[in-house]
Amino acid sequence: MRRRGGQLFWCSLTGRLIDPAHPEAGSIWIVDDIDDRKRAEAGLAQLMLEQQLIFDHAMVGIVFLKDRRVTRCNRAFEQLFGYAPGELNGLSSRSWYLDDEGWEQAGRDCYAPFSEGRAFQGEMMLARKDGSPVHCEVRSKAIEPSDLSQGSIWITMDISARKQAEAAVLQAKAELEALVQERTQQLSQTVQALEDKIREQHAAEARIQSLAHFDSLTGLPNRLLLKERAEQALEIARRQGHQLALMFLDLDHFKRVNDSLGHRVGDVLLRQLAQRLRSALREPDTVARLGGDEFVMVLPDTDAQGAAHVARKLLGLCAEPFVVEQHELSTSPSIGIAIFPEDGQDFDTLCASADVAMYRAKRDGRNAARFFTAEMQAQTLRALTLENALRRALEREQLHLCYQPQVELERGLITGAEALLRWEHPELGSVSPTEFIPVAESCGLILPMGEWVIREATRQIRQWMAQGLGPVKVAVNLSSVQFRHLELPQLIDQIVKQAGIDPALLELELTEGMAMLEPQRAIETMRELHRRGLQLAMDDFGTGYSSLSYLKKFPVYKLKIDQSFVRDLTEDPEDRAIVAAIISMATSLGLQTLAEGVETQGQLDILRQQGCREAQGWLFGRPLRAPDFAALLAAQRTG
Ligand SMILES: Nc1nc2c(ncn2[C@@H]2O[C@@H]3COP(=O)(O)O[C@H]4[C@@H](O)[C@H](n5cnc6c(=O)[nH]c(N)nc65)O[C@@H]4COP(=O)(O)O[C@H]3[C@H]2O)c(=O)[nH]1
Repeated sequence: MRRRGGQLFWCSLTGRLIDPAHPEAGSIWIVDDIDDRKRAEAGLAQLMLEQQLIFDHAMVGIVFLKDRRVTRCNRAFEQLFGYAPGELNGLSSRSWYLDDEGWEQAGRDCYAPFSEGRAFQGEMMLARKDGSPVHCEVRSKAIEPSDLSQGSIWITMDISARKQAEAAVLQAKAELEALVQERTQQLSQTVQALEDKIREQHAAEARIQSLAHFDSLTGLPNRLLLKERAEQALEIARRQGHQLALMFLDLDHFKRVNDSLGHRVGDVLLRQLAQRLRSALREPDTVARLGGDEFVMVLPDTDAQGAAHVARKLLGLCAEPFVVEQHELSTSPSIGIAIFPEDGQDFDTLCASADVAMYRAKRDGRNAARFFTAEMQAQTLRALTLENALRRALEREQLHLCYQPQVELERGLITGAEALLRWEHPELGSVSPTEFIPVAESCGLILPMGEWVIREATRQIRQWMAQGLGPVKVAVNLSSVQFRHLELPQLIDQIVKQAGIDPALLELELTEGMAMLEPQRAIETMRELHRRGLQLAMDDFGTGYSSLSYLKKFPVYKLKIDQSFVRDLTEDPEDRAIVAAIISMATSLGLQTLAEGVETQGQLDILRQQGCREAQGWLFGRPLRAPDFAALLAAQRTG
């Protein structure tokens, strides 16, 4: 319709004939302006259309249920669960649940929110038409909370991908955590291993340090640490103008303990001794073990009086017997004392002084302490001078051998000679072997020197043979250092072979002391020498302490009766008895005898009477130069 102003509007027209029998009677029209209603309807239709569009094209599945059956659902819902368009209409919602239990549970879960007008919201595993599970998020609400029979609307979203992504993230996180944990563990293991290694290294270093500085048997400082500490103490003494005492202590006859009771007992004894020494000294003092039974003590700030006091204390402590296993051992020490600065300015000199003093203590009967003295100093100086001169003696041909005749008493014939070493030094003059042999022994020169003696003696034997003086037996002295040298038998064998002489012409003299030091080893060496055809004689017999049982085992063929018994033979009945005893014992053991140092006819008469086989001494001849001895031999041959 059009209004007067031309504006169109909707209206409702109701017209009726006033009298249907008489249409000409006119009609009646009711015009109702419905423009507003029409507009509202159009708005509603538009809304409906829009909603339908949303419904149809929503990305989520939407379903209306009534009595849990589908009244309407959109395409997305059907696609979500794999149904054809319209296929779900009228179907029970059970269709998209995995099982009855899940379906019923969902019904129970949404009842309370529905009736309270709230939305039910949750995630659940639902089923597609083909039975495959699909993870969904659902939101639902009752259409009319006060009347649940009007049904409900459900909005359903497939969240499988999200869930998978979440699961993947979770798994990645778990894997990452596991990896981190594993790495952390590996790291802590590595750290632990490193720490262990460092600890081990520290322990090893400490052990090396301890090995380098401490004696493993007693735990006392060793020579190295002693030197360090002594030098520190000396430095302080020097700065403060104090004295310092350095002591050497050595057990008398310790070797016997080792030899007779074994090293184990010896070791325990040394450990106990170390403890006693330690307990006797003050904190700043150092007790060290140099090896064997040699101990050194450094007493800072100590004068001679203090040192004497300590030495007395140590002697007293060592006098107490040591109990080792079932043995009660008595020992005695010899102590040498050197005082800084009088007896030495540095550690080495002080050690040397204390060492000399200790040897003096031993020489003076052991179990004693001795201070280093000026006289010892002179001796040490002399020893040093000799040592230096001796080093050149061989190459400068200052050595020669003298030969002292050995006479067979029955026939009065010279049967051999003892070769005695002589040293003529241009400045020092003629030095006695009793003085230079110990020096040569202490500095090792005795080995080349002893070898030279044997070469020279064998060369001489050979020469005398060549000169037609017949086979002459020559005895050479062996030093204990030579005797202990492992290659001695081979060396002598080789020398004898080179000289081309009968080995029986070379007689080797060993002292009783040498043989008894290590009897078992001595027996082996002697046997070795004996096997090679060399003759062995026991020198200075009677001065040592040979056990008869050993004597039987030593392959010696001759005993040389020491000149100390011969000297007073005519006056001293005891010496006579001793010599008689030696001769009769030797005879019964099948050994020959030779008396040394025979100077008088009286001595000779007694020896003859006692049945001594041979003699040597000034009575028959002093040690002679080789040509003089050869002349003696020649005279004997012609005479
Ligand atoms: N009072 C007195 N003495 C007599 C008499 N007859 C000989 N003597 C001396 O007594 C020593 C005997 O030698 P020894 O006991 O083997 O004692 C030797 C020996 O132990 C050692 N010696 C000498 N030459 C050598 C050697 O070549 N090598 C080794 N290792 N030691 C040697 O030096 C020691 C001393 O030798 P020497 O001074 O030559 O002294 C020699 C000899 O000269 C005598 O009637 N009266």
